[in-house]
Amino acid sequence: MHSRTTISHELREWILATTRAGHGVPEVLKLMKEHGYDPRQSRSIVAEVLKLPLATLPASTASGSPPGLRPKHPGAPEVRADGHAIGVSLSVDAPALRVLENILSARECDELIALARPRLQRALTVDSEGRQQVDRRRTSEGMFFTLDEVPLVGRIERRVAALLDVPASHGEGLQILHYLPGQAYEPHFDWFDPDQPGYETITAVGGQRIASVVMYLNTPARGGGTAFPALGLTVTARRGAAVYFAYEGGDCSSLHAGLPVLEGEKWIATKWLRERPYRRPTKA
Ligand SMILES: O=C(O)CCC(=O)C(=O)O
Ligand SMILES: [Fe+2]
Repeated sequence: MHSRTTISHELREWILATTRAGHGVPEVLKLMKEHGYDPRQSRSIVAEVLKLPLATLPASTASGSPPGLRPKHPGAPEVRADGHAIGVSLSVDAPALRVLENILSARECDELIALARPRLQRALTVDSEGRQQVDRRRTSEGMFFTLDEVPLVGRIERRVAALLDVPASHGEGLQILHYLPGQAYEPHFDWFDPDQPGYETITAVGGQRIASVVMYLNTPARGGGTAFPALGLTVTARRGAAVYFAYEGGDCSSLHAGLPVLEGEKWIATKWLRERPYRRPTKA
């Protein structure tokens, strides 16, 4: 339970009048900030007055540091990355999204699964204070590799870096997730909410996340696609393929979910990229 904010009659009327006059929600939030309102509280107030779900409102992108690096979106029909040919079979403009074919070979997929299997644990998420927590929205098991932990992981990191023109040092450790029938990952954003109290801690090293690459290590018999509800798009989980998408903090179009596996199992490797170097590579 969280307490409801009392909204004065004047403020309520001002928000309604301003939006009726054709000003967008971002502009209303900006004006409220200029008048000294706390951005987090403003979002809740505007959501309540306009009867909008809070998650659909843009998070304030105000941050102390200048924006960092942005990825280069792979172009169709094919990109060569570190000597490896990757097909681009579907492109979306907003958010920038690509379905990538053959980012991993069948053998690389099998090898990643074999390396990860003995190290699986119930997958965690980062809470609003920046702490790792068990999350009922995410019922899969997972593990992380450290940067360049084994030659295969290093090779994949170099491939993703070349593909998106973002140095491997901007990557978080490769995460492996394993879903069984019924397991899913409910709709969420991969960017960190600038209005959450833990934001500064989570982004102190590396800054904001800028893109995700979800690589499918097997083909579930049924279900397990990655859905983008704002686009009405579901990407089929197929071994060796991936979905890449890029975003800014607060970008609601990048909402996505791992749909429940209906039959068989699902294995993925996820690479999240940051706007600034996240870790120094452990090897030269
Ligand atoms: O399981 C999926 O398809 C999506 C995974 C995901 O959203 C993530 O790892 O952030
Ligand atoms: Fe995600």
